[in-house]
Parts: sequence; C-alpha cells; structure tokens
Amino acid sequence: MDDRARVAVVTGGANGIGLACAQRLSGDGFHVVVADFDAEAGPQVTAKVPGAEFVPCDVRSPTDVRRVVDRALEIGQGRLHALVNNAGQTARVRFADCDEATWQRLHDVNLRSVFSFTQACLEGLTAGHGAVVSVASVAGLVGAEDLSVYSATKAAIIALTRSLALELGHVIRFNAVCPGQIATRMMARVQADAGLRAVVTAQIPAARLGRPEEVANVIAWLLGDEASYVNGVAIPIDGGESAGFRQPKPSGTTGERVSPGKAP
Ligand SMILES: NC(=O)C1=CN([C@@H]2O[C@H](COP(=O)(O)OP(=O)(O)OC[C@H]3O[C@@H](n4cnc5c(N)ncnc54)[C@H](O)[C@@H]3O)[C@@H](O)[C@H]2O)C=CC1
Ligand SMILES: O=Cc1ccc(S(=O)(=O)O)cc1
Repeated sequence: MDDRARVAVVTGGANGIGLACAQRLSGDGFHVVVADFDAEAGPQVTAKVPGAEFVPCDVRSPTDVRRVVDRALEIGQGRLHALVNNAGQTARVRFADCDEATWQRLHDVNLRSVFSFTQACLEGLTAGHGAVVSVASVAGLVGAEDLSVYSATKAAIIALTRSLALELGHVIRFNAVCPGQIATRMMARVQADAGLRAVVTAQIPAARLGRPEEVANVIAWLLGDEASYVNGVAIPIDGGESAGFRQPKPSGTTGERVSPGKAP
C-alpha cells in the first residue's frame, strides 16, 4: 500500500448507500475495506470499487468485527482514517405486533454494530486523526409510524454520536447523517408501486426520492478536511421532508405553488 493512502471502513458497503459511499471514498483516494454479510456481492463490490477489499462480516458478530478491523489496521499500518457505520435493516410493523426477536435484530444490526465497530476502531482512528460518520435516519429525528423500533435505533445512534463527540472530540470527529427516502433496496416497495411513489414524493419538497450518491457526497464531506470543525451533528439528507409541515394538496392537483404576483 502507498504509505500516504488513507484507510476507510464501510459497514454494509455491498449495496445502496454503503456501496455509493465506498465508491466515492475510493475516488477520493481512500483504501476502502467493505464489511458486509452479503458475501455473494463481494466480487461485484471489488469490481465496482477500485482498490477495495471485501471482508465478509455479520456486524452482529464480535469475531467478524474484529477480523474486519484487524485487516483494516494491517492495511493502514496501525492507522485508520474513516469509519462509516452504515449497515442497517428495517422492519415495518405495528408496535402492538412487534416481537422481541425483531426488537433485538434491529438493535443488534443498527445500533450495537455502531458500538462494536466504533470501539474496535478507536485506537486506529486516534492514530490516524480519523473521523466517524454513522448513518441514522430522519426516522431518528422524528417518530415514524410502523417503524417505531427502527426509529428508536436511529435516535439512539444520534445520541451516541453526540455523546462521543463530547467525550472524544479532541481526537476523533463523530457525526451522523439522517437520510430521508433514498432509492435503494430498502425502498424497493416504494419504487415498485407508482401510486405509492406518488404519495411518498408528494411529502418531499424535492418531489423525488434521493439517490445513494447524494448521501455519499455528504458523508465524504463530513469525513474530509473541509469539515474539520464539524463535530457532533446529525444532518438530514431528505430533500426537505423533515423541514416542517406541508399544506395538503387538493385532489387532482399537482400542488404547484402560485407565485405571489399571480395570486388571485
Ligand atoms: N434507503 C433509505 O431510504 C434509508 C436508509 N437509511 C439507512 O441507510 C443505511 C443503508 O441502507 P440502504 O443502503 O438503504 O439499504 P440496503 O439494504 O441497500 O443496504 C444495506 C446493506 O447493509 C447490509 N447489512 C444488513 N444487515 C447486515 C449485517 N447484519 N451485517 C452486515 N451487513 C449487513 C446489507 O447486506 C446491505 O448491503 C441503513 O443503515 C439504513 O437504515 C436511513 C434512512 C433512509
Ligand atoms: O429510514 C427511513 C426509512 C426506512 C424504511 C422505510 S420502509 O420500511 O420502507 O417503510 C421508510 C423509511
């Protein structure tokens, strides 16, 4: 490895936002270690992300986490420069019907993995003056119907991020991003149903789903030197969806705004 190359670990980097992030960081000159339990996607990841290394990993397994971080430390000769805690799963379920197994799975994959990876990377990130970005959600900033447990894990990621910024901000920067509705496998249901997509996009000022690259751009910025004084923030990336209440649109209209000069 080039002595000057920086090392980034991206969890859940085989698909969606994580893959876009791995591609972007590779383009920015990072040597990217992609950790994902979708082992079949490994060859595709290394083909799409120049110089990347794919390490099969279930983020719930302490042994797998250690293997990923040890490999990244080996590449970086003891130094790490970026960690993206991105792996995540969702469950759409009424709270009354949610079982303990679902609660536990979402907490283990979405939240405990942030604890495990961040703690395992602390020494390397300190040595490399690194930064951490954790992928939360707008569902962690506000509540989300039928996503209560998912929403709770994402709110906890934001609280953990802010606390770590206070505790360790003199050596490592910790920030979170809060995507809205992004066109990945997680949004397959919305993408496949034109009617549902219209209802969803009507709630979004940008009037469309986001692209994984649009999240990766903000993550890359937060990890880079231009964000050197940014620590402990949780940035919505949602086309304006969480900005506030929208006016209901009369049925059969597009909801276009009447400009002040043309008001009746
Ligand atoms: N797509 C969206 O609209 C939004 C996504 N997010 C968050 O963004 C992150 C990425 O999600 P997407 O790219 O949308 O979904 P995705 O399903 O396309 O990608 C998730 C990746 O995480 C991996 N993964 C899941 N469980 C894992 C485990 N136990 N061990 C290792 N890898 C595992 C999957 O294999 C997959 O590659 C997640 O944390 C999600 O909660 C947040 C807000 C909105
Ligand atoms: O994080 C935002 C988010 C995640 C999942 C879903 S759903 O499962 O497709 O409803 C919606 C929003």
